[in-house]
Amino acid sequence: MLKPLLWKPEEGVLEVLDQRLLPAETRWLRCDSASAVAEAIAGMAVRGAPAIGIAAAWGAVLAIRSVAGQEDWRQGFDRQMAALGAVRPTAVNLGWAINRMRESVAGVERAEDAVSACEAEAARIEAADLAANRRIGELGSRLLPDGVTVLTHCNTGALATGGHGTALGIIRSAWERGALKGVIATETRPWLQGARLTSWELAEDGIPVSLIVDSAAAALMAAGRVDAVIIGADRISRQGDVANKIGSYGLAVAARAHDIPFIVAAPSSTIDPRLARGDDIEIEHREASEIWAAAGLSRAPKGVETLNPAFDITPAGLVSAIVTEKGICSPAEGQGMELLQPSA
Ligand SMILES: CSC[C@H]1O[C@H](OP(=O)(O)O)[C@H](O)[C@@H]1O
Repeated sequence: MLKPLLWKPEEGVLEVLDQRLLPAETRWLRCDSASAVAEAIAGMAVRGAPAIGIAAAWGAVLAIRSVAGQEDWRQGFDRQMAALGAVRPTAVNLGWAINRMRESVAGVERAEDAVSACEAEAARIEAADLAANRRIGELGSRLLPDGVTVLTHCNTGALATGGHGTALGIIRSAWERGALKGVIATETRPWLQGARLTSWELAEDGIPVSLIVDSAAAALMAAGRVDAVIIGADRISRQGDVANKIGSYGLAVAARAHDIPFIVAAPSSTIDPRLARGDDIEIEHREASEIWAAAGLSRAPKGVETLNPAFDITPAGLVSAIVTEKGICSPAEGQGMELLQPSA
């Protein structure tokens, strides 16, 4: 199975499959420090909410290893965790993983015990994500009728997670069940996660996939070519508002206009129990150069401003279902909302 992160304990490095170069080139970065992991996340060598959390967890192991011989190891660890947790604001999984790693050493006195505790916690986080994805795939694929064509946005596959994927996990499980006719993948400008990553992942698995420009999605829905829209998530509020890759909200509006199910797939670690409403989610804005690269320019022409929000918010009323490893709820119908509450 494709895995974007490989922990090498004997070498003391986290190997990161550099997704900025896929599918043209397969290159692995060797991250030997928490700051190197932070740089890989900030630069999107590793991306995807769950994968970011898993990378941060192994980054925390590198951090604790780097300070284990110091008297003030806990302060050193905390400083590195603060820096690592600040690199991308929207995906909740980053902060969630950092908190889990901090908690794993909270009651530990000796530094060497803290190293063991961190390594065990990072391994648990990674294994739990893969198990969650498989359960999401199993639960979510049952929502789909036989012969379904699914439209998906961005990349939510093995490259964005601990393996199998979230929305792509449902797609893979539906394909394994013989229920899937094919997939329509949006290119997902400007970073092209769909064109470069999703189409490649699905083709590698022999799953029929057609790539479209983002702006073709609504027309294909109007033409009856789409039976369901399935996307991932970066942060979900208690009422079911969903932060996800820019363009998700437009897909939800078009899906509602054509009475097409709009399904969100995410592990429960993507739910932010502190968040009542999606409006309070910080949206990451990225460099203008990401947009202008398609025009062969490294910056905007004189007199032209650029807006490059990397995420948007889909209100709960447009979300037909949220599929997690713990179950399914329907924010649009107000059903199963206990799944999104802190006690879930
Ligand atoms: C498995 S959810 C992945 C989620 O993360 C992506 O964002 P990015 O590629 O910028 O990290 C996108 O929002 C996906 O839905």
